[in-house]
Amino acid sequence: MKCYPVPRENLVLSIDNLKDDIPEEYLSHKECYENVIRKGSVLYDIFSELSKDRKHKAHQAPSNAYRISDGIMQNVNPFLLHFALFVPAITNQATPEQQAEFLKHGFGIIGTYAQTELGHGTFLRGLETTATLDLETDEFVLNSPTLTSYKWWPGGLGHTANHCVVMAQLYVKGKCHGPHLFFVQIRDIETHEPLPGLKLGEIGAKMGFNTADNGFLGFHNFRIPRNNMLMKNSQVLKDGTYVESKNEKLTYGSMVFVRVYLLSDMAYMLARAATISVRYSAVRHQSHIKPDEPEVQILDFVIQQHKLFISIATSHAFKICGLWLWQTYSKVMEDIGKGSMDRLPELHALSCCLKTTSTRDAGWLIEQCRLACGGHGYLMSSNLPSLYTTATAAITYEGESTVLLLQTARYLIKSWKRAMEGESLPATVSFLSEYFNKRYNKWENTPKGIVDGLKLVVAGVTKMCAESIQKHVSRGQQYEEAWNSSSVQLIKASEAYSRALLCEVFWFEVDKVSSTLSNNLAVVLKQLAELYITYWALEKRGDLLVYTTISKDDLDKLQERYEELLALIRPNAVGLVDSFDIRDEILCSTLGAYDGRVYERMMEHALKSPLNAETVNQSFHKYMKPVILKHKI
Ligand SMILES: CCCCCCCC/C=C\CCCC(=O)SCCNC(=O)CCNC(=O)[C@H](O)C(C)(C)COP(=O)(O)OP(=O)(O)OC[C@H]1O[C@@H](n2cnc3c(N)ncnc32)[C@H](O)[C@@H]1OP(=O)(O)O
Ligand SMILES: Cc1cc2nc3c(=O)[nH]c(=O)nc-3n(C[C@H](O)[C@H](O)[C@H](O)COP(=O)(O)OP(=O)(O)OC[C@H]3O[C@@H](n4cnc5c(N)ncnc54)[C@H](O)[C@@H]3O)c2cc1C
Repeated sequence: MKCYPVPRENLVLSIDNLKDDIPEEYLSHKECYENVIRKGSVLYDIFSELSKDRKHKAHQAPSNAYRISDGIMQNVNPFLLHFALFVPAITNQATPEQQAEFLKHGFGIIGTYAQTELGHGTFLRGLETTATLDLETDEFVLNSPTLTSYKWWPGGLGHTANHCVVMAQLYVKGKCHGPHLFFVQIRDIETHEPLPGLKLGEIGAKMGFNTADNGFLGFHNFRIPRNNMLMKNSQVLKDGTYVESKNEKLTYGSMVFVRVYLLSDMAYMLARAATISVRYSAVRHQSHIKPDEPEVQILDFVIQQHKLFISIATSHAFKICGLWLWQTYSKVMEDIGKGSMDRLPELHALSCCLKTTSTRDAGWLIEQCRLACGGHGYLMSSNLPSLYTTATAAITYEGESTVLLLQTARYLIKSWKRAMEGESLPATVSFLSEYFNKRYNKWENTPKGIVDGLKLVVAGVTKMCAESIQKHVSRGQQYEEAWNSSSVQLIKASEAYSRALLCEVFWFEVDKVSSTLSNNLAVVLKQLAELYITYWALEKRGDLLVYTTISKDDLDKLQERYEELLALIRPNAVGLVDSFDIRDEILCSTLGAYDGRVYERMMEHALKSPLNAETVNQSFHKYMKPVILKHKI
């Protein structure tokens, strides 16, 4: 599979004016933005040069190219949405002719993806922005009829982008055809002034992502050519004829692309957090294990290994599953290109639950890495706080986690019903048929046995959900009400499904390639995969006891094996995070630098605080001194 060539790190890292004299945390909100635009423009220029010989190709395989900029800028790049959604939306949803037209300026325009509104983010069919066809002028008229219809959140929308892809309700001859995508210029290319009929701005400070330039946009009778509706899947002809899409959900395709991508993205975020916390844990000496011996590396505490090694394993799990999901995505896109939509529901279900689990896990695991570094993990200079706020945003954006898990649950329930009717199911849910036909094995304390057990949990919980819905319906609730009444269990079914998928794909992909690896590498990768699977078997022991034939004795043996794996991985822990090969300039962490000079780097960084420019701050004389002298006895 062709991966997008990562811009040569050395080239990017050799550029002097990408380095900051003053750490970003000491800049104002406005200075932060201006500084990140300065650096982002340099990178945008490099990226454009690197891509000059390449046409905008739809959907490049997950790479961490843009995360290089993330690291160098130590925050989110306001140009990110141009690459993450604006260009993919056009290449995924516009005709070839439209792509040539809209992207004719290449990197001469900066775009974003404007879908979410102040009043709606999840329920897309409730979006209020309208695009009404004017037959006489062959134009669409865009309007924001209410305050809640203002676009709100799109990255780069506030002050960076001059174009966007807008999701709006399509109206033709008085009839609403639902959400569709439109290519819209929003600022003058030369002056960057907002075009007449638009209200533009940024939405203010956030928990993180403070350089992403998330903005708002309101339309007032704003006109665009009819041809600016992205018309690959559905069309509006000059005479006002509306041609339906083969599947109206194809309009949501750009979101599926990013959800698929996020699995690999979270692998990289976790790799950074694991690198920082494991290296720091090898440098930090604190407390004794044997009273009569020197203070130990905190990495020698087994509980520290328990906190951190799961992050190393999870990063590999997400990387491997991310490539598997990308291959599935590419195959489904190829099928759609040939007119077959059969696997779209499966892709939607997989991308929803795996995006949710990977972003949630990245969040709590990065937090766990931070906490494992004690007070120094709380310093901005460790870079763990920024990694946390950047990663956890993904739990919400591109589809809020609860909502996406309920989408996967829809697919599980439908698959369960098909299993009951004896229909054959796709491989990713065929275990439901085996469970329904009582074709499953006795518990085995092996990675494959655990995977089979986790699948039994999915089947058992899915069956329980179907029965719960049926129970509520039989008591008089409508199906939708019964669905809502059963939603706690439905979320559990999707979470279990996602975990079983991650364990299965991780184990079998590693097992599949291990014969091609050197023995040492195969051994270590298998240890990581077994650690991951055993960790989650122990975490989900309650469900396994309910839905499988696992015994207390089996669990005791699993606990023992888990602790053996921690000990086996310990000698390779630093080597494993070094193999993520994340350079100091991208890691941006006083705790995680390759040379281990933690304390010297912490002090160097502290002295950069503007407060340390003088020994006595002016506020002493201005405010403190009068009060102290007044109350001095
Ligand atoms: C280079 C890459 C970089 C990666 C990193 C990028 C970082 C960038 C930083 C920030 C970017 C953030 C961008 C955004 O946040 S963009 C906005 C994201 N918003 C959302 O995700 C909205 C979530 N809501 C939805 O997707 C939908 O509203 C919905 C929840 C799915 C419900 O849709 P709808 O109400 O229309 O549909 P139903 O629930 O009634 O379901 C009807 C059937 O349709 C099927 N369906 C739904 N969606 C899809 C889909 N996407 N694909 C295929 N099929 C779909 C659904 O399963 C139902 O089928 P069924 O058979 O069950 O009837
Ligand atoms: C950092 C960041 C960057 C973003 N970038 C972009 C961007 O570039 N472009 C863009 O268009 N958008 C962007 N977004 C917006 C993002 O996509 C939305 O925030 C997200 O889709 C959730 O919508 P919402 O915020 O309106 O929450 P709502 O949809 O109002 O949901 C709020 C809560 O209600 C509950 N809920 C909602 N619906 C259901 C349901 N059906 N069942 C059960 N519970 C439910 C959930 O608990 C949910 O968390 C960004 C958001 C963030 C945080």
